Amino acid sequence: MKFHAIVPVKTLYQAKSRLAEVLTPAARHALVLEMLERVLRTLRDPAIGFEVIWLVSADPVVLEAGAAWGASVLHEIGGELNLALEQARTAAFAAGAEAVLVVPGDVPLMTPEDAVAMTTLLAAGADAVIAPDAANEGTNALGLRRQALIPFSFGLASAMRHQAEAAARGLHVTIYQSPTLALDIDRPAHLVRYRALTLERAAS
Ligand SMILES: Nc1nc2c(ncn2[C@@H]2O[C@H](COP(=O)(O)OP(=O)(O)OP(=O)(O)O)[C@@H](O)[C@H]2O)c(=O)[nH]1
Ligand SMILES: C=C(OP(=O)(O)O)C(=O)O
Repeated sequence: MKFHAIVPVKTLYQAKSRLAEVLTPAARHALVLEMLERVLRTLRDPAIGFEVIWLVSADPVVLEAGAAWGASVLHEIGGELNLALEQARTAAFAAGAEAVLVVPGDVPLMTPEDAVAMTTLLAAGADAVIAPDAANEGTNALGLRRQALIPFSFGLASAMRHQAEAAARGLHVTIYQSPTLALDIDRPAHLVRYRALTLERAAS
């Protein structure tokens, strides 16, 4: 099955606003790019086999960095996350993808094994695979077969909304739970945990 990945990243000056209380704008920009590099490095792992990794953003700095890290870049036209993802899904399917894996740019601990697990579930027959965040509220990765044309519903309670949209269409949905994929870096506590885990790994 031909898989493409899709990574959305907001403009740097708007990104990670929930971290404004603990990070300066420059530190937030650096964090977004640090996480994007980690996500793209993970998705480029040959063990997964993505044919294309699409990076969709309205920020030229993000697009330039992403291209250097192996992404195929799409200049976002919609100005909103779900519109940006629709744009990228259209590009992926036009380029021959049979399934896409949407991976937000803020899941830096995701592993190649997570991506292999989700693409394997799709290849084995799931129409949609949802990786919820640690609170089981957000969507930290979303795999969709070509025919599973559910509307992207990222935002509040998105994991439940994606599951409901798929169920309403009679699609086969699988939930993929993973401690490495469950951590998206939104709030100060997430940032503390991310830094602790990466220090731990560096020391081991
Ligand atoms: N291309 C694109 N990506 C977006 C947009 N909004 C959010 N994202 C990305 O989608 C992922 C999840 O979004 P959020 O967790 O809300 O990240 P964020 O918007 O930077 O954080 P906050 O400003 O705190 O909401 C992150 O990688 C964002 O960069 C958008 O309008 N366009
Ligand atoms: C937009 C999303 O990310 P977050 O919950 O981090 O805002 C989502 O999970 O749907």
